[in-house]
Amino acid sequence: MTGPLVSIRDLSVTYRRDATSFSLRNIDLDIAPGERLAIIGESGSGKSTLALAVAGLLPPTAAVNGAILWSGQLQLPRGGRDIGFVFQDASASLDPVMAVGREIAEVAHTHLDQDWAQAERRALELLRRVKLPDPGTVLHAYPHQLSGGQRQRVAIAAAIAAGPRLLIADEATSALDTIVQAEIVALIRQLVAEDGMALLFVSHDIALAAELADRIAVFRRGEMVELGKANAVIQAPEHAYTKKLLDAHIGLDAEPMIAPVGHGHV
Ligand SMILES: Nc1ncnc2c1ncn2[C@@H]1O[C@H](COP(=O)(O)OP(=O)(O)OP(=O)(O)O)[C@@H](O)[C@H]1O
Ligand code: NI
Repeated sequence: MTGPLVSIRDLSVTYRRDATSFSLRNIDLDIAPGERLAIIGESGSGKSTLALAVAGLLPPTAAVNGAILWSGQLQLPRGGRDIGFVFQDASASLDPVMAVGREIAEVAHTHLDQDWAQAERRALELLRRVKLPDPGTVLHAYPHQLSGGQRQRVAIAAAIAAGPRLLIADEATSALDTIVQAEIVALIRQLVAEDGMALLFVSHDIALAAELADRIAVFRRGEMVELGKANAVIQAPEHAYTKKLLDAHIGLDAEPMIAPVGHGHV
């Protein structure tokens, strides 16, 4: 392989120009082609800010310093084409008055220059790939007719419709119950492997991240405090904060009766 797919260099972000606190501070991070990288950290640590920055989706009012290089060039990736993005809430990314087949077909039509018949065939094939039952019917369904897990499968199909080289999933499974969450994680793993996509998986759940990722980056208050192979970070964390995240998680698994309240997203 040639160089990294994405190189993040000395990246700092604040949402208000007069702000003294940074949402991201001096981040250096590479994403290799085909790599699965998880970003973990508690609420407000800057995970989504990083994901949005990589996708070029930060609000224009944000002050961004440093560089994000795409395939070694300073040129911006084409949203939807080079990068697919899946958010926590599929209802926010899917148009409520558009049939889901059309929603997916539109991505192929726009970015792959396919005519509508081709794009619709691609949509059908993608609905199969994300393992929706009866894809021929789902093609004509509207988002509100689907379950949360099914909507998230549709959102994933739309995100990968143009064959991006990077898939970003920001808490893509956090709103789902545990069983559906595991199914979606397995699906994401399969899709990135089949298509050779790199994955940026944002989660506050360190165990889920470890299941899916080659490497884990731990964020705390806008800084990256640890970066390493998933196994190493889980088995021999270097930073006290990572140990704390692990302890909180292991404590929860081992002693469900005395699980601390407030664990997880607030
Ligand atoms: N649009 C925004 N305008 C102003 N401040 C923001 C905005 N988005 C995020 N922030 C602030 O930037 C910091 C990092 O937020 P970010 O959403 O990146 O954290 P996160 O790790 O994704 O948290 P969560 O797990 O809750 O999603 C927080 O202090 C947050 O309040
Ligand atoms: Ni977030």
